[in-house]
Amino acid sequence: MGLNNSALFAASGNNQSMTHATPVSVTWREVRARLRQEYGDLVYASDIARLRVEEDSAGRVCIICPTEFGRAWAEDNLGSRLRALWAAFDSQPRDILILAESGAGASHARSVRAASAASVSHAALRPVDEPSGGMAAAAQAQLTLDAPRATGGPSAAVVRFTFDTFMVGSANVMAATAAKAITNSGPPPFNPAFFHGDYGVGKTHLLAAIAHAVSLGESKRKALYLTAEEFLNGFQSALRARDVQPFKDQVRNCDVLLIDDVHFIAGKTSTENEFLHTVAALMADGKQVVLASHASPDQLQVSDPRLKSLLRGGFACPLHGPDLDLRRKIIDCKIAQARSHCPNLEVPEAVRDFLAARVTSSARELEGVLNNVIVRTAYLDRPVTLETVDEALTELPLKAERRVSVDEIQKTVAAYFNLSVDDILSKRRTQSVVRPRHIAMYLAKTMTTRSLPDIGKRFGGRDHSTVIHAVNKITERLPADAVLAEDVEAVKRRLRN
Ligand SMILES: Nc1ncnc2c1ncn2[C@@H]1O[C@H](COP(=O)(O)OP(=O)(O)OP(=O)(O)O)[C@@H](O)[C@H]1O
Repeated sequence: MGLNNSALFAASGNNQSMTHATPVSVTWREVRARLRQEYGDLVYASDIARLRVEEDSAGRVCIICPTEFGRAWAEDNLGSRLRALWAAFDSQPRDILILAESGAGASHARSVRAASAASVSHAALRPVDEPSGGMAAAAQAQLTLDAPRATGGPSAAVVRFTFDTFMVGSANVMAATAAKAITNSGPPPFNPAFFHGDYGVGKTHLLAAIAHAVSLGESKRKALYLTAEEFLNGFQSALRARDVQPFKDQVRNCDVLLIDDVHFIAGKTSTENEFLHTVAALMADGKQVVLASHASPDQLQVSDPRLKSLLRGGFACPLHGPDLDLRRKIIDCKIAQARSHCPNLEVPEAVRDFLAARVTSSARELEGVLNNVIVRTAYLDRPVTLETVDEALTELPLKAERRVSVDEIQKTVAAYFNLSVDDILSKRRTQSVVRPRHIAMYLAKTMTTRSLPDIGKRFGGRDHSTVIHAVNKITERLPADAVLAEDVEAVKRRLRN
């Protein structure tokens, strides 16, 4: 029935079975997230979310659409962008086929599916690369496929998302500290723990790190990581089979349940109800529940007031977009990781600084650019230079790359708070003006490459120490002040669109 979950996290010194190719499910997650950003939530929910990815025996990537109509739509509307993104995010070149589950192309889609179902039996013995690939895929196998029980010993786990590879800065220090506290074997320090933040800020990474650390801990607790989509699919298959008990048993048979992308469940009444009971039952048993979502518990559009209140009663912890310092740390970390498959990779300091200053929105975006640079250089024996980075940036248009000016920041902040730009620049010291002014200075520092004196000059000729004071004030308050965090995120969103 189920896979041995703890085996999925077990580490071993045996690296024989390490694979260096990026698992297709991992690349698909990145590509899908990017398509979502570019096409918007509506198109994503109606047309992209239902696409599945599989790898055929020849190593080709098969994007499988539910219908022939969907296939034609995807080929025409997504085809070239999807292939370009795939090439940018994957560590190796691959052919991409867009196929239909039914109608023309169905036989190929079915044979791909048969091949991948056959390979499920190895899931627990294969290296686990990361949750969205290994863990999530295995968890899905647990819930929806009749996967044989793992028979071998612990797998050689190649885990990319751990605390060691999670870089900490002011944007996420509270989240990282809370996540580590959860891994201690005592009673849950806060329940449920709810991590929220924008796309690509590290929520999945953190959940996976918790799952990994829990499973390696001496108390041998069992962690189960699921995306909300997997929870929903598992529950709906159980409903269709008219037997929900095995689903309940599987989901509740763990010490730490981690559910990612909880916003996916919000508003789906029967799944919300099952989710509520699952979380409540685990909490009543003293088990830890960890959730992640784009929206905070207050913003989450759940329809069941009991669920809302349960979520609000836990510990909500925001993760913010990385500032310059953190982006630089993440770049160094990703380069060190990339050396495991490109041992000769050298990235000059100037290039690292340039990337950190230029790619400002999220760690995912940074990683995407870096992968693109690596494909253009290391695999072709070319050195990494500012020119190759520029080439990569030209081909991978980043949303956040759109240069934001201090002037735009001032206008957007003023409009958001119903003030005028003159108010922001004025010497007025009332709270209703000081806070927006500080936010504007903070954003000018973190979203542009202007120096502190330059920013001060553009804010009504203020001294650079005033800007430092404002930036520090916002940075210090962000982790604990949810309203402030929401305001900052809302302004950033407006600036990016
Ligand atoms: N603090 C960090 N240190 C190192 N890597 C990070 C950090 N934050 C994010 N990343 C990397 O950025 C990428 C995206 O992170 P992740 O998938 O965890 O984001 P997310 O918040 O779950 O995004 P989404 O909401 O879109 O699913 C991953 O490769 C992750 O390792």
